[in-house]
Amino acid sequence: EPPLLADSELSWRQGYLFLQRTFSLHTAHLRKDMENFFQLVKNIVPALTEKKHKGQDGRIGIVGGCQEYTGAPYFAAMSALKAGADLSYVFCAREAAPVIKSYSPELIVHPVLDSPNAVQEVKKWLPRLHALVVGPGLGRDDLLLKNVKGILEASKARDIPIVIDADGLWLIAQEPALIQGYQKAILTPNHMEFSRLWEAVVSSPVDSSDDHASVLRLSQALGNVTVVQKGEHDLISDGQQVVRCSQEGSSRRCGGQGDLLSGSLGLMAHWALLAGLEKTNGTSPLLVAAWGACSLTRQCNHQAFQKYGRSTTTTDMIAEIGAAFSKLFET
Ligand SMILES: NC(=O)C1=CN([C@@H]2O[C@H](COP(=O)(O)OP(=O)(O)OC[C@H]3O[C@@H](n4cnc5c(N)ncnc54)[C@H](O)[C@@H]3O)[C@@H](O)[C@H]2O)[C@@H](O)CC1
Ligand SMILES: Nc1ncnc2c1ncn2[C@@H]1O[C@H](COP(=O)(O)OP(=O)(O)OP(=O)(O)O)[C@@H](O)[C@H]1O
Ligand SMILES: [Mg+2]
Repeated sequence: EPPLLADSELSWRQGYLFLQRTFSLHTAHLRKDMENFFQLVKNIVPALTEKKHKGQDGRIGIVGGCQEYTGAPYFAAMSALKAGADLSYVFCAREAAPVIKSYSPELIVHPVLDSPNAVQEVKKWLPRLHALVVGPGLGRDDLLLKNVKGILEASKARDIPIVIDADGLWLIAQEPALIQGYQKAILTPNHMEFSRLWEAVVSSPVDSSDDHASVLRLSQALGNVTVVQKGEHDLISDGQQVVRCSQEGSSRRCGGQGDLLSGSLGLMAHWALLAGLEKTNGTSPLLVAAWGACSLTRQCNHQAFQKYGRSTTTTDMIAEIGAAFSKLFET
């Protein structure tokens, strides 16, 4: 039947053209997104001038570091400094402090996290801190987690931006109310941490075929806190929109890359909130900060991998922060 054949051929062609157009519109849209976000991150980066005093470009606190884990808080604190913070503090368990101090003379280390008056001790420093990163190398000891709960409450009362990562996310999965609805919170779960949070706050099973919808839903379920779902592509949502960071990284997955992300994000969250909606053209400042830190981490991974291939470690990536930052964000 010739007419029928012609019809089906026509609809096949139309379908093909439609798909082709949609696909290229979609990639054009993504490309535009990328360009926009590069510009927005550039807008929030503070200018280097001769008029500033020490501390003005960022004083960042890391809450983490215990007997088992000393690398993670070091990576996070160092990444904040290398991305441009003026001062980086670590609040850790007593035993971890000498170890972290001996990695670097550049960090200020407070061995307070397992002391009976831990919350009081950290509270004294909160007025000086611009942002807090809670969780890298924290471990899951009950006493430490109880103290961190108190630190979270005190930081929220002061309206301090808080990045929650690693074992900080373990705590949030036990008690989501701790962060529920706090508008200056950013959560940075890896694959496993995302599933734990999902199980804690969403009753239905996770739809693995639609990552965009999942990250949006998790953010909404937590009262629109910003969520960064790390993976092959990083997906970031504030409960209203989802943006994707696909900056080229590498196939090297050594431990500690997430710490580079959370440390630099603490700093960028401060910068973005300080710059405000005017500089981000109305886009949520925390979304811009998260996109910036994800791109930076992935670019560091890319550059280090070019040099060291399979032997790339997080220390190599941290050494690339300066060059990666300039390449991506310096005008
Ligand atoms: N040098 C250090 O001190 C380091 C310490 N770290 C600390 O180690 C503690 C535990 O962190 P973890 O990240 O291991 O947390 P989890 O205990 O939640 O474990 C995550 C596990 O999931 C697995 N995984 C990751 N992606 C996956 C995927 N797509 N599919 C299936 N499995 C996947 C990983 O192999 C990992 O063992 C934290 O305190 C963290 O900060 C890490 O940051 C790494 C570096
Ligand atoms: N498959 C992947 N391809 C490219 N980049 C990835 C991939 N998976 C993760 N990343 C990047 O690596 C960084 C850290 O993510 P990852 O999932 O390794 O975190 P993590 O497990 O918390 O790390 P850590 O060992 O520090 O705890 C993120 O910036 C993410 O973009
Ligand atoms: Mg991690």
